[in-house]
Amino acid sequence: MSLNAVLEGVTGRIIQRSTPTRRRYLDLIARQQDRGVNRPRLACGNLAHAFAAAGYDKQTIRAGSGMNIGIVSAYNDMLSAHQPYSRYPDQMRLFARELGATAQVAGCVPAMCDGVTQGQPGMELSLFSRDTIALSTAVALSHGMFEGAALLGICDKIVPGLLMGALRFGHLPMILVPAGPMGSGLPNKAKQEIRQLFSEGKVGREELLEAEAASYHSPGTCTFYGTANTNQMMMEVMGLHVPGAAFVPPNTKLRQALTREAVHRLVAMGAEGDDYRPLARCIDEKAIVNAAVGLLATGGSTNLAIHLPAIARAAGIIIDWEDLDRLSSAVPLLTRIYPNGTADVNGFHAAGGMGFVIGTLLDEGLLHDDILTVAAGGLHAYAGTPELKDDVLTWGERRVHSGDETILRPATAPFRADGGMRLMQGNLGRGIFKTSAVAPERWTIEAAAAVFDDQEDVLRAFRAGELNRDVIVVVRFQGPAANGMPELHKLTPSLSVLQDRGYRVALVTDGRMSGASGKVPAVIHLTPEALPNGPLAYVQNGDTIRLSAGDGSINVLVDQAEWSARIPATQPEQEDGTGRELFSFMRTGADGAEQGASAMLAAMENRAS
Ligand SMILES: O=C(O)[C@H](O)[C@@H](O)[C@H](O)[C@H](O)COP(=O)(O)O
Ligand code: SF4
Repeated sequence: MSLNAVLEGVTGRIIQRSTPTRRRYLDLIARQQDRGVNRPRLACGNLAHAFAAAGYDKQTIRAGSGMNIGIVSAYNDMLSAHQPYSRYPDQMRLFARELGATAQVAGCVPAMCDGVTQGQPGMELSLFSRDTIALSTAVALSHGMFEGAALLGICDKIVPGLLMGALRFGHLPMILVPAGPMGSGLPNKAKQEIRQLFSEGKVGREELLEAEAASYHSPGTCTFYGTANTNQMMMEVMGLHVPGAAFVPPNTKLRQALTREAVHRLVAMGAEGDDYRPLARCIDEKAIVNAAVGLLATGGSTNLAIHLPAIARAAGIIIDWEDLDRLSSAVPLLTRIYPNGTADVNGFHAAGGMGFVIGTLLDEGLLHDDILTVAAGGLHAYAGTPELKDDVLTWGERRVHSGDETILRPATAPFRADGGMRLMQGNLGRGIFKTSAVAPERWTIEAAAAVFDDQEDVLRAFRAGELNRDVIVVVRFQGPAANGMPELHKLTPSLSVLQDRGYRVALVTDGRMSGASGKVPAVIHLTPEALPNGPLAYVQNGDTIRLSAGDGSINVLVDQAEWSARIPATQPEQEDGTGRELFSFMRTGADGAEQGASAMLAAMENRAS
């Protein structure tokens, strides 16, 4: 099947737009390869410090006889998805030795759990923790001791941050090593229903805590299709995992075999061998487009509408929300995984998972099949599903049929002909609407605005019964510059209650929502943000707002003369504490959500221009 024309057009548009920055990036990577810091160029003192504690591997590292793998790990044992990483370095050292290579933990990076910080002050550090992870990844790899890198990370900001830092060392081969989802617990929909009852005061805290603990109950990634699992999907369609590694459960023989294969593939991709696969060539414009297609085809997290532009920029590639919107018109919606349905990623994996998604998209010319993947067999290898046969890792024949068409469908008979995300534009700016998580009859709403500067004030108004009407809840001063662009997912239960009471409800904000947010129409990431004088700063209580994902419009219906005479609202005094004050420089320097909301990248490019 030939490549889909829309895909071809958008890819061409990105390549053309990115030519100067991609050229600059590839020149830097070539210089790094030719004369960047590496083991042979290190002085004796540098080397001795690096292998002093290497024990069994000391002589091998000293001799420089095989690849020394730098492990960059986001392990911590509070974050359920990363808890399984605790023993990975020891295992990976053994797997590396099987091929005469070595592995050292080059550095660890922080990993915030957005579930723990959801609705808490810490959420104001969440987006900027991504750039902190990128900086920490660069610190780890800056030692020049490594000929390849294994990146251990899964959750929301961690995979984007690892890639943004690792891409600056794009002359090295790299691989993402996942750990897999926890087993299915209390279904996400049941958990959400108990949250709604709690928000109405109909159940108590103990009952709610019991439900939450039954939903999040053991090591592994949470099983809703949020940002973490969207990251895993993305690593598959970009060919940066061992094929099918995304959703195999942790602490299983198959999982260990996949980790072993990751180490062996990394060694095979080294510059010394005959199959050199540097990260800079694996992540090119086509791989970025594949990631966008995967995001739209699976109804992935809206957070990737911010992270994917940032990852692309770190590779010298410029994408925008128009690219996503154009692709959305051609990419069908193939999956129904919570919040876009009731199934979880375990049910999705059992129904055929990423292998089936990649296979059907390839069949319809909806993925670039000529990207450089970490698997030897190219992207077609990702249409298979890994299994152990007599303890040997194999990839069975690709599945031609979905194992459950309520969860997963072929591109020839999708749930929807268009993708799960829509660009919204109008006199309130540009934002994102996740269509896959909202019933189509709720895609268009016109109602009076109730304007808030803080999500807690929304909850107070809800509890006081002040929102029992058709209402568009505007929550502003939630952008990167204002307070670090937190997720406002804590509003979901209350807004869902209003919707279930029969009101027409929507959320409009310059902030973010969780990948787990759904059901209630929301236009998020509005750019330019309210601070200091974006359009949201001029909206007043009672203004009529009309938004429609049908035609991608969002407008406040106020007489132009009156609008022009208004002065912008000012941001309320911000609280310090919980470390928020440390990130002031990132708030000051961050650019817009559509560019990736990164002070780090903005400063890097300003210096380069
Ligand atoms: O984007 C995401 O996927 C979310 O940030 C997710 O990682 C976050 O942890 C949610 O808050 C979890 O969902 P609940 O808050 O509903 O448990
Ligand atoms: S998926 Fe979200 S809630 Fe679950 S461990 Fe990762 S960051 Fe935490």
